[in-house]
Amino acid sequence: MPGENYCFACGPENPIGLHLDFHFEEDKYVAEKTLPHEYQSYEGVVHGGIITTMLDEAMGGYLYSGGERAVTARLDVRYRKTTPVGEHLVITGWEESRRGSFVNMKATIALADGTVTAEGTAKMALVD
Ligand SMILES: CCCCCCCCCCCCCCCC(=O)SCCNC(=O)CCNC(=O)[C@H](O)C(C)(C)COP(=O)(O)OP(=O)(O)OC[C@H]1O[C@@H](n2cnc3c(N)ncnc32)[C@H](O)[C@@H]1OP(=O)(O)O
Repeated sequence: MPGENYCFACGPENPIGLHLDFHFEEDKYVAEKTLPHEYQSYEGVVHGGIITTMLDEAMGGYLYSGGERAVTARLDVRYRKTTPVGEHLVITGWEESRRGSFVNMKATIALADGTVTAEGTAKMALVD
C-alpha cells in the first residue's frame, strides 16, 4: 500500500500527482508551481478543483510539516480571478487561530506580480 509519499498534491512518488514542493518562509508555508494545460478547465484556465486541491494542501501540509496530523473538516474557496495555466503561481498557507482540536487555516494562490486569484479558508481537525 503506497504511503504518504503518494499524496496526490505533494507526494514525490505519485506519478500523476501535482508534486507541489512546499517549504516554510518564516510562518508561511509556500510552494511555487506552473501548471500545464492538462490541468485546465476552460481554455487557459486552471480547473477549480485543482485550485481547491492546492489550497487544501497548503493548509493541511502546513500542520503536517510542523509535526501535526490533521484532516480537512471544512473548506471554503473564493475564486477571485481565473488562475492561468502556464504561468508561475505562488501557493501560500498559514495558521490563523486554533481552538481545541480544530485549527483555522488560510491559503492563497497568487500570480508572480502578487495578484491573488484564489483564497481558501479551512477548519482542520487534528487527529492522532
Ligand atoms: C516530501 C514528503 C511528502 C510527505 C507527504 C505528506 C502527506 C501529508 C499531507 C498532509 C496534507 C493533507 C491535506 C489534505 C487533507 C485532507 O484532504 S484529509 C481528507 C478530507 N477530510 C476528511 O476525510 C475528514 C473526514 N471527517 C472526519 O474525519 C471527522 O468528521 C472529523 C473532521 C475528524 C471530526 O470528527 P469527530 O472528531 O468525531 O467529531 P464529530 O463527533 O463528528 O463532531 C464533534 C463536534 O466537532 C465539531 N465539528 C466536527 N466536524 C466539523 C466540521 N466539519 N466543521 C466544524 N465543526 C465540526 C462540531 O462542533 C461537532 O459537534 P456537532 O456539530 O456534530 O454537534
